Amino acid sequence: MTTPVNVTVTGAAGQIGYALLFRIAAGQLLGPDVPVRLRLLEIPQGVKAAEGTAMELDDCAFPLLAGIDIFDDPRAGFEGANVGLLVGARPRGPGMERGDLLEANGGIFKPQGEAINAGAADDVRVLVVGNPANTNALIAASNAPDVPKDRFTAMTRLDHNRALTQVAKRAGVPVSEVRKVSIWGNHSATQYPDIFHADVAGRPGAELAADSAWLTGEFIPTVAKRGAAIIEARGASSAASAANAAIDHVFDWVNGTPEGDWTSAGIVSDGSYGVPEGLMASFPVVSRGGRWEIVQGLEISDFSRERIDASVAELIEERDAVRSLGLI
Ligand SMILES: NC(=O)C1=CN([C@@H]2O[C@H](COP(=O)(O)OP(=O)(O)OC[C@H]3O[C@@H](n4cnc5c(N)ncnc54)[C@H](O)[C@@H]3O)[C@@H](O)[C@H]2O)C=CC1
Ligand SMILES: O=C([O-])CC(=O)C(=O)O
Repeated sequence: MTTPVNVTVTGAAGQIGYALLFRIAAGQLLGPDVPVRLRLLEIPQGVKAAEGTAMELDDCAFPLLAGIDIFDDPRAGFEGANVGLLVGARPRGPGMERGDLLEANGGIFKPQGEAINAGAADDVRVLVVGNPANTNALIAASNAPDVPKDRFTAMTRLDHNRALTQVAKRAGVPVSEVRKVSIWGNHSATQYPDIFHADVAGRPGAELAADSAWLTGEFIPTVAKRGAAIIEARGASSAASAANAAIDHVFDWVNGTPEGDWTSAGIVSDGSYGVPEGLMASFPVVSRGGRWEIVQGLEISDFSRERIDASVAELIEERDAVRSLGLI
């Protein structure tokens, strides 16, 4: 058996954790031939529930699951981590905006970034799911100066997947026929889901986008406010769909995105498309050779520019807020 890959999951006892861990152990995160060792990180109050989840994982007898360890100390939890899924955070309740959560969550991601810096494996790849995901990822990356910045990412794959389905429904085609949708900016209500470059069963997404009442009145708000709509309906934030998106993100990062398509991820900006360098922003991306690359050369209309800029402005505000709190 090949050496197992160490996967650290924070917030392991939470609702996303419960939807995520079984899929990781089943081989869906890295591939059907890759053994994994789970390292569950919780706060002390969460450890008992994490132990319960670990018992259930044992009871599944997953052939690829090489072991489970549980920690309440980030330094120990990230020791040797090849993949870090930073899920643990305080979820948004009804009526709360993500901005309210900046300060509370900022304190979690600084020590976790430091712990990754101190002890993670050289090839560590980090996905931040916990909200506000982009800025939490920026905090973690900023506190891990010895780890290349491109190993830190924030999850906008759920937004991407939401956009794919909304387009498929509108066009009346299977979701598998929708390609090249893009999420720009922040994982928040300001995000810009862009279909102008999409391929919808062989037809240009711009044809659908030409119906501006649908585009601005339905599509964009449905995708951008889906998180709040799920909270409203379920009384709890998205969990299984978020876990699914985390699986998709890491799988593609490690194994590559399919030819002829791209996906979306929050990554550190290199200045492409006028997004300030160093900001953790969502872009259309492909994965090649285990690295994300921003899709270049897309024509950005005035309509798109305005929306990208608005979401980027929010990211700048969040960055400045955490900077003034001394978190980055
Ligand atoms: N980026 C995205 O697309 C999405 C992000 N989210 C976010 O994911 C996060 C987790 O959501 P849920 O699992 O539903 O929340 P939850 O409240 O069910 O679970 C969070 C878990 O994190 C643990 N935790 C808190 N602080 C921790 C720390 N410092 N270290 C380790 N564990 C810690 C808690 O004890 C709890 O078990 C929330 O911030 C939520 O807003 C949710 C859906 C989509
Ligand atoms: O809105 C939330 O707090 C949960 C979330 O990020 C989403 O479902 O997109």
